[in-house]
Amino acid sequence: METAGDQRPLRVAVLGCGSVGSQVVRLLQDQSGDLAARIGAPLELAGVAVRRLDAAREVEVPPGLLTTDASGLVARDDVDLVVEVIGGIEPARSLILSALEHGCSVVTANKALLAEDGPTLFEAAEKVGRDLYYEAAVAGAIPILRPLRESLAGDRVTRVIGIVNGTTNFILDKMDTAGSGFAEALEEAQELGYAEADPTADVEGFDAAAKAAILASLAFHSRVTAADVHREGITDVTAADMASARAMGAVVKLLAIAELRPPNEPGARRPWPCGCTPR
Ligand SMILES: NC(=O)C1=CN([C@@H]2O[C@H](COP(=O)(O)OP(=O)(O)OC[C@H]3O[C@@H](n4cnc5c(N)ncnc54)[C@H](OP(=O)(O)O)[C@@H]3O)[C@@H](O)[C@H]2O)C=CC1
Ligand SMILES: N[C@@H](CC=O)C(=O)O
Repeated sequence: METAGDQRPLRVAVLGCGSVGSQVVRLLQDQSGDLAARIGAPLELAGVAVRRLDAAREVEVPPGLLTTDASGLVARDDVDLVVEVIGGIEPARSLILSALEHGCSVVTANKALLAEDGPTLFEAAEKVGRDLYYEAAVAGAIPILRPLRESLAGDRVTRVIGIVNGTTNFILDKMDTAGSGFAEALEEAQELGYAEADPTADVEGFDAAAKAAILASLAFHSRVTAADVHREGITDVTAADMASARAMGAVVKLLAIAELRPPNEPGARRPWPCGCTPR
């Protein structure tokens, strides 16, 4: 009987080895047997691109696999799958496009990029017949994007609402339940790896806005970018606001709210252009 070990390995390049990338590398190493059995072929780490070769890492990367040449890594012909966890717009976008052009499928957690320029990436993937997956971009551990895209494809979704940013949720909770100050709670969230490289993205609501744009695009088969989303952060929330909310039996939360409006109402979106549907 043929086993996963007999199959040609699937070679994975990981771009970025920070909070998320280090755990991707760890899972690829620690769970290689289980993953091979589930996928039907062994997953092999082909390389890990970083900015600084000498930085301390949460995972031990096998010698010779760390590189600062991300563009060279995605262009190699022994790479099948690229996992982009660098973040930000560039060089992430160019690297993803290059990976697709070189015949790789791509997995990315980059909500900022997807919310700014998702269609370019979806079109590129469509053109070369490769996969582009991004489940971790919104509500990391909760499967929400694929169910919206696939399970609910035949339904009319009119509203999506939720807490989508862990950093602000952590800060608000600490301020409310432990009386922590904003700065102290933010520092703790950064230490725990919840925050973005620039935590302004979290506390000023940019991250939640990007996630709202991705959710709205999928839920409403529309094309919503982060710039379309009304955004408010939590930097002006005070202990007095917390106390007022508590007195009313409420808590303060940063929410992402996306609502479908009737087509002629101001702010209503046009349908997604042909060939650009979010996948
Ligand atoms: N943190 C989280 O909980 C979550 C994050 N995300 C998303 O995942 C992505 C990664 O986030 P996170 O892991 O927190 O980010 P980090 O800042 O912790 O890690 C970024 C990594 O990218 C590397 N890097 C930066 N620039 C380059 C470059 N030009 N070439 C090669 N490597 C580069 C860095 O290298 P070096 O280490 O050498 O500096 C680092 O290893 C982002 O898109 C983020 O929004 C999604 C869900 C959850
Ligand atoms: N910075 C983000 C990380 C996950 O998307 C958050 O706090 O939710």
